[in-house]
Amino acid sequence: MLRWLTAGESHGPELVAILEGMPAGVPVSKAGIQADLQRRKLGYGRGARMKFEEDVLDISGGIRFGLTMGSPIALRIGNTEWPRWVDVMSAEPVDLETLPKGRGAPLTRPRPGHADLVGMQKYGFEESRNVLERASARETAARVALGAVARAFLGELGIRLVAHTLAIGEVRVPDGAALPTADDVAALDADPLRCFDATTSAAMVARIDQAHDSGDTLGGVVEVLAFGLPPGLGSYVHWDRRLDSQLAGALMSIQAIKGVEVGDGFTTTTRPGSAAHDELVVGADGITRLSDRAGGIEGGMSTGTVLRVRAGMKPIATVPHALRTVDVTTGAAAEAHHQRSDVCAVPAAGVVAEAMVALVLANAVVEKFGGDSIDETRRNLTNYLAAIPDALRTAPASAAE
Ligand SMILES: Cc1cc2nc3c(=O)[nH]c(=O)nc-3n(C[C@H](O)[C@H](O)[C@H](O)COP(=O)(O)O)c2cc1C
Ligand SMILES: C=C(O[C@@H]1CC(C(=O)O)=C[C@@H](OP(=O)(O)O)[C@H]1O)C(=O)O
Repeated sequence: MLRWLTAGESHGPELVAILEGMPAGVPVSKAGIQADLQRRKLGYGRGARMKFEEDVLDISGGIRFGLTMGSPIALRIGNTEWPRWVDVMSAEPVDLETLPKGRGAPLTRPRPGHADLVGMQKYGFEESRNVLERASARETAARVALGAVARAFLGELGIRLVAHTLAIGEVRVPDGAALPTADDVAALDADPLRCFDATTSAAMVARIDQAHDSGDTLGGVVEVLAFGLPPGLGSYVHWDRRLDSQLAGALMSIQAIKGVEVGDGFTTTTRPGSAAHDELVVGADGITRLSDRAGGIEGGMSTGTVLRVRAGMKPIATVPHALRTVDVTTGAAAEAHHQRSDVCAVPAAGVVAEAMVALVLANAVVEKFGGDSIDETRRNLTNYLAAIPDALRTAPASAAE
């Protein structure tokens, strides 16, 4: 089993991430993790902080000479904002009177849609600084760093992932548009919205400009595709072993994700059964599915075809055109606190979603194939595939996959 934990606050000194259970011998480079951290900062519509904050990565354990050692992998990502927050986020007690007026002021006007109000109620805080520091999606940098390690592991087994943007607000990639493959990651990263359809991408940029000008924010939908999976990851035998339930939980755990679809998801619910499933036929190379409506999962298990999952993100809660709230010190009606924020963070959420899917898939691979070294995992995978009887064998996925 893979286990992972993150710690650290948005304006604290650093984020910390630990990944336990990764087999030995997986090539992992600092540059590779750093590149994924850089991808998470991309995307039209993000706020000023993405421009001036660097993700300063340190590897504290688990990797030697570019290879995992089988021991827990410990990563640290420094917040370059830290020098400005040393006093406000001090671990030692400070005299509150001495804090700077802006950054150090109590946050007593909770933002609707953020964790502020319920976090204060739940943890007994009188203002929301302690809440937003950890609720903040700054934490997703730690997840992306862990996801980079998971992706390196999966890559060694021929499993590759890509995420892309399907919708920003009501601007959506048309049905039937070409899907990216894992070879298109660089092209997607070069697009301002990480959208594979150039015309839709341009319309998305215009929509974000419009939202920015009117002091508003936007959400959207991202899709993650995974290629090269073997059949049989996950299981139908118990609710928490279903791959779809693990993917849904992982994607839903990303800040602001409010819906997850597997394959055609909710669209499937509108179809009759005769047009909802992927029929099986026998070809020269084995059994083939005639369509891919299920998104590569049946009965909580990977089918061996392309995995396709979507995550829907709500609009950013820190709306410049401030929303109505209550000042919890006075009880008076007020405008929600707003300093700076993203207008739209959907492309970044796609990179985070890719990392979460990679972690879930890596865990499922470790669970099914085990192995203390990547060579052992690979051997076990190869033997498993070779042992599937010819009558049950599915045709290999096409070259593009
Ligand atoms: C990559 C990313 C960036 C985000 N940036 C912001 C932001 O700048 N301002 C904001 O209010 N919320 C932002 N969010 C969303 C909040 O973190 C999220 O709404 C909040 O933690 C409450 O959680 P919930 O929306 O899941 O209920 C971002 C989310 C992600 C995934
Ligand atoms: C820092 C990141 O995202 C932050 C996520 C976030 C939120 O409320 O989730 C709010 C903003 O932080 P701040 O209020 O300090 O500008 C974003 O910049 C990041 O992604 O690295």
